Amino acid sequence: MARPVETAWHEFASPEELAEALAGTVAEHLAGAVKSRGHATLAVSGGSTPARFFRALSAKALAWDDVTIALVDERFVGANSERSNERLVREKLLQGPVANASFAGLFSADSDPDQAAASADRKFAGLPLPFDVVVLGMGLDGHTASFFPDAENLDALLDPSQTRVVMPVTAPSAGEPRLTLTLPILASARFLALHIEGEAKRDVLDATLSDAKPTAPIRRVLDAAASPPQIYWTA
Ligand SMILES: O=C(O)[C@H](O)[C@@H](O)[C@H](O)[C@H](O)COP(=O)(O)O
Repeated sequence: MARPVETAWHEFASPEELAEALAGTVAEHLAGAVKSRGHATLAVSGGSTPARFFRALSAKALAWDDVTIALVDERFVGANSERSNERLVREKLLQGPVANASFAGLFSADSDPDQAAASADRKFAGLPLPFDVVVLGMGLDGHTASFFPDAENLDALLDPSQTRVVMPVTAPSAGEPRLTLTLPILASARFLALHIEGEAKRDVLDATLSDAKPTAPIRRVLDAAASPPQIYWTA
């Protein structure tokens, strides 16, 4: 019987209220990390959901020059592409005082996905792990990060004993090739949040959380979480 994962549910009346609340909590965790360890690390997801949260977080006052912001995953496209998560983070989050934060991206030009993943793996190995904060999104297929259910190497991506920090992903449903942090890196976060919006995503999450034999990648991550996952949801 799968262990029913303990999660904390945070529901909001609007995307704006959720964004402000999540930004405030994330800022508190980052400030606490800087105070106790002199540095803080944050990994964020891309896609269409997090823009409001990024804008709200970019308004928070803290020692951003002691913070490293990394991507949870990336589409294998250049940073000028409309599809780029790096572009999204640079345009919506690395603004104002947050421009002083360090940024750790995943894409590198002049390389194929395997080479780019190996390069990012070396770069990320130099980061102080675990991440203080990881903010995940979720697709309607139950994927999170780039753990797409049809990924060729899904077992390796979700392997709790995986020693790679960054891996390439090829999945027919993903569109372009992807680069992603692996399950142990995401699950070990000191503060793990899942930010989803809409009834359809809530229903998908509810179904996988009550699944006696869970298969959805998001459930595998939540089950492996070192701290109780915090679900942030609004209709
Ligand atoms: O690169 C990405 O797209 C994200 O990192 C991915 O994991 C995202 O969180 C989900 O696909 C949800 O995306 P939406 O927010 O667009 O629904």
